[in-house]
Amino acid sequence: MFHVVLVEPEIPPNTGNVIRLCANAGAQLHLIEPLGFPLDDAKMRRAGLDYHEYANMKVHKDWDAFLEAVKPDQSRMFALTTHGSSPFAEASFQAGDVFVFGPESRGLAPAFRETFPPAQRIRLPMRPDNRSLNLSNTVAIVVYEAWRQNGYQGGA
Ligand SMILES: C[S@@+](CC[C@H](N)C(=O)[O-])C[C@H]1O[C@@H](n2cnc3c(N)ncnc32)[C@H](O)[C@@H]1O
Repeated sequence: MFHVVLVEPEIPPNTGNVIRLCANAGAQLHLIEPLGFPLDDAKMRRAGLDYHEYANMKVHKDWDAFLEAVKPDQSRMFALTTHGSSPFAEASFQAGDVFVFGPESRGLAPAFRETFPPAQRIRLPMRPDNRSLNLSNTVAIVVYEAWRQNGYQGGA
């Protein structure tokens, strides 16, 4: 099972999309507080999520609480960032990998993303002069590529 980590997400429909994506693919979703919205926000409800789709979601009060709860293998943690130096096309993923995504307005903070070795800072290709992809689109691309590489076995 892959882990999807949204650091301080700000926009309810994006998180709603990611909740549904992770439920469909069988990935474990982690939200790192502070969140930019209450989880029972009407905009979340409008995303039409069913109760069971929340089952794979955990909320952590901060990054350290996430590390303490999950105890991830640091060598299998990947920061998704427009400042990444590792091309997505060359990435090879395996079960248990952790994918970390930044807040919509500002991305992952420089000091935080630099705690990841360069080979674990991944950038998705974009045409020149474009700033970034949508957060939930980025999560979908990464989760389905990781799942594809692993033969769609079990859950993503
Ligand atoms: C809307 S973007 C953040 C924009 C922010 N100005 C930046 O440059 O990081 C939200 C998150 O989506 C992911 N993301 C968006 N485009 C990406 C790309 N081309 N490569 C890797 N991650 C991307 C990153 O995790 C990013 O923190």
